[in-house]
Amino acid sequence: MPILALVRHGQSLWNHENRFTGFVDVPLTEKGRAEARQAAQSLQGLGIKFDVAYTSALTRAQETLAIILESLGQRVPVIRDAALNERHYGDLQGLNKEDAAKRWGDEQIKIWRRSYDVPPPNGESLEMTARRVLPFYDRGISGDLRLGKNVLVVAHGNSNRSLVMKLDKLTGEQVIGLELATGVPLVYEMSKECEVIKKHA
Ligand SMILES: O=C(O)[C@H](O)COP(=O)(O)O
Repeated sequence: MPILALVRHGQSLWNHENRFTGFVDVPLTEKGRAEARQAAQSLQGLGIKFDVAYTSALTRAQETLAIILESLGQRVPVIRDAALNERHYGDLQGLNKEDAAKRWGDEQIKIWRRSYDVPPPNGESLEMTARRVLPFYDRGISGDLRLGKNVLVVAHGNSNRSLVMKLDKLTGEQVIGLELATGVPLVYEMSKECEVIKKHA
């Protein structure tokens, strides 16, 4: 059965500094690189041999993917596409998350960060993010799964949340509670019809 493994990139500099990042291209920290190696160990433990990998146009995801593949000793074709980028955080990009909560209030910040359909000012909601991520999944990733390929996707908190929402069939209410840790693989066993058979988390 084909495998789909989703990984959020390891800790980035702005994760470490607690700043909204979105489309800003920041590097991994040393901790983020260690998380990528740890992700590879978990994948190794499951004995998965990947056939293809997908990542975003942003360095933190590309570097995490490169570390994972190198640690696994696997060389596969890599497809990089901005469709898998982090959600654009609009005017929040660059701001410290605690400072933003002081300015707009915890409740408003939570709505911008976790609701399905409320975009931050000049940014993307999760729904808007899903409108670029899911067609990309349908065009490319699911085609590979249907061919029986094992697929590794290394992307971002919110691009991966939109994929998990689809795969786990979560509602807009349920997705509010979905948090994805950096560098922790979510592994799905899929059918060739692209239905989830089993999830290892
Ligand atoms: O872009 C960011 O700031 C993070 O990668 C994801 O942030 P969030 O957890 O606030 O959605």
